Amino acid sequence: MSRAAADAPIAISCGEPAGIGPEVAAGAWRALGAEMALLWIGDPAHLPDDTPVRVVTSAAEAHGPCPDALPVLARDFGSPRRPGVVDPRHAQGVIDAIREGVALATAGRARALCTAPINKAALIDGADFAYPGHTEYLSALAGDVPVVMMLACDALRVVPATIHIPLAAVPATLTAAGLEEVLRITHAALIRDFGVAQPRIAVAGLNPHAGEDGKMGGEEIAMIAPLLDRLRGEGLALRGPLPADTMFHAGARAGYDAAVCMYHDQALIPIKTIDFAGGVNVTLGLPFVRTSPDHGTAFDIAGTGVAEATSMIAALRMARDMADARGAGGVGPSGGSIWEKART
Ligand SMILES: NC(=O)C1=CN([C@@H]2O[C@H](COP(=O)(O)OP(=O)(O)OC[C@H]3O[C@@H](n4cnc5c(N)ncnc54)[C@H](O)[C@@H]3O)[C@@H](O)[C@H]2O)C=CC1
Ligand SMILES: NCC(=O)COP(=O)(O)O
Repeated sequence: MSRAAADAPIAISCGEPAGIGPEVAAGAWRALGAEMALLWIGDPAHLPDDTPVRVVTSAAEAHGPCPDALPVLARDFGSPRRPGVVDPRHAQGVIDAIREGVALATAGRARALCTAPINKAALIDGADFAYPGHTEYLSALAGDVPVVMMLACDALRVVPATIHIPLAAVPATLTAAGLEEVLRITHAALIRDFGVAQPRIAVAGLNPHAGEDGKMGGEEIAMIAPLLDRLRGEGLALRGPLPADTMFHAGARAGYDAAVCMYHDQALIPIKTIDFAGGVNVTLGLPFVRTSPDHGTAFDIAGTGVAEATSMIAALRMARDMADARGAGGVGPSGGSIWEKART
């Protein structure tokens, strides 16, 4: 893993062409093109018609801000974009753009990777994609390193301990070893990437009322509480297992830096409710920085011009701040996280 120059671009993989990815990438470039270097990887014909493009052949040509045109590593996907309508012929190009972004970030030719949303079903149908999402694919590309999904906004960071699996599979999938790995990766990333010197992590229970002393489920007593006790013995600041229904109001949020939840919706419903427009999806544990908007492909509005680029903009800013933090050895860009600053 090589470190990128401070003026190297943040690579943006195109995501699903039929979705809003090309539109929010173009919108984010309009907002940020003068303040940071960006490099979009995809078929330039899929960008909105009014997007000025500068085709480059390498990331080296995209150093420094480019406010006049969006630098593009151009790839020919073979057919036009039809908003809202998936073309299976695009699937391999979408996957390749992610892989190229990872290669650039790993080689230090890009500062970070910001991925536009993919449609998982489209990639499975069109190219036998073997992963349920970016998170698992990026882990594989990085050499099967253990990774954790985090969604973050100014008011909240959440981590689902299990991700894209059926709800019925959650109890059997949750293990002490798996949860311990999630907690350790989250703790380390809060220090390294977010400038939180002494992370405080709240941990949700699995069952209603965190099991109500075993009357409403046993996972808290059998597995979660003993694990948290052991890790507290090592000095980790952990609270829980907490009833999930009362841990996300403003007063509760002030007491922790991240909430580790037991399943996808337990984590993502609160953050997308609090700040859908500004939420960012981050993969923790990778050797390079990866962020993404919190939303999906939004086929229902693709091509209509109403897609908001706010989450993509937040994702690019967070990628830059995380790259800065890693460059500074884990101290946040201004000596502290935006959450710490917001509390003071
Ligand atoms: N990082 C990624 O690659 C992600 C991909 N997805 C994928 O996206 C597809 C669609 O998922 P959904 O659950 O429908 O969620 P979605 O986020 O695509 O859409 C949910 C609702 O929010 C609206 N919306 C989303 N982004 C918006 C924006 N930027 N501005 C204005 N309105 C916006 C949509 O119009 C829709 O009504 C699925 O295939 C899913 O797997 C979902 C989340 C993240
Ligand atoms: N629900 C979050 C989501 O689908 C994003 O997944 P990933 O593609 O970032 O792994």
